[in-house]
This record gives sequence, C-alpha cells and structure tokens, in this order.
Amino acid sequence: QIMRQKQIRSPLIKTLDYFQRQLEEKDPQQYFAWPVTDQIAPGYSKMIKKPMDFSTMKQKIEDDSYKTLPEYADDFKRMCDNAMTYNRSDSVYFKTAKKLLRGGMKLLSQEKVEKLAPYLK
Ligand SMILES: COc1ccc(C(=O)NC2CCC2)cc1-c1cc(C(C)=O)n2cccnc12
Repeated sequence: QIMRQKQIRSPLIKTLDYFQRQLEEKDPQQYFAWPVTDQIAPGYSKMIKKPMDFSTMKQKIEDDSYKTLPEYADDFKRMCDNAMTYNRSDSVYFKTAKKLLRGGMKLLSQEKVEKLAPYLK
C-alpha cells in the first residue's frame, strides 16, 4: 500500500494554523465557526454573495489554497464584513465581528508578520 506521505507543513501553513487558532479563540460562542444558513439568518444568501467562515478557511489552509498571508487575511476580513453587513450594529454578531476584525488586523499587522518573516522562508 502507498506509504502515508509524512505531512510536511510548509512554514506558511504553520503560520496560518497559528493565526486561525488565535482568531477562533476570539469567537468562543462559535458564531463564526460554521457557514451561516438561511434557516438561522433569513435572506442571508440573498444579501451576502461571498460567505466565509472559520471552517471554510481551515479547509482552504489544509488544501493549501492560500498562497500568501494577504489572501488568508482577505477571507478573514470578508467574514467579518459579511457579519457587519447582514446584522444590525446592536446585535451580538455585529459586535463579535467588530472585535474579531480589530484583533485579527492587529495579529496580522505588519510588525507581527515581520517578526515571523524569518521563519516563513
Ligand atoms: C454559524 O452561525 C451561527 C451559529 C450559532 C448561532 C447561535 O448559537 N445563536 C444563538 C445566540 C442566540 C441564538 C448563531 C450563528 C449566527 C452567526 C451569524 C453571523 C456570523 O452573521 N448569524 C447571524 C444571524 C443569526 N445567527 C447567526
């Protein structure tokens, strides 16, 4: 049988895994853990054309779909923007998205990435 190929994690994948874990911790109620359905959010798929959630991002990391950190940051930003578009500003979802976005941008900020850069080679 084919020997199970040892999972060699590229530096980028290891970095994205690290960021993902940090970001998921900012969503303890797991509102962003799975795709939002029209059942729980009426009219969602009509309003939000490019849905995104942490499980989809995780799958894309595993599939090596992200070639750069900015690509990953774009999906994260879109996930937060979607929540701040569909939900009212006084909702728990809007507020969590705002906190996520602020924390995420700090984490993905230049100086943090520069510190990690040597390991990303
Ligand atoms: C995967 O999405 C979800 C999963 C679980 C829950 C949830 O447990 N909501 C309880 C808090 C009051 C019911 C909410 C959501 C949820 C996320 C969202 C987002 C992210 O917009 N949302 C919007 C309207 C209604 N529900 C939601």
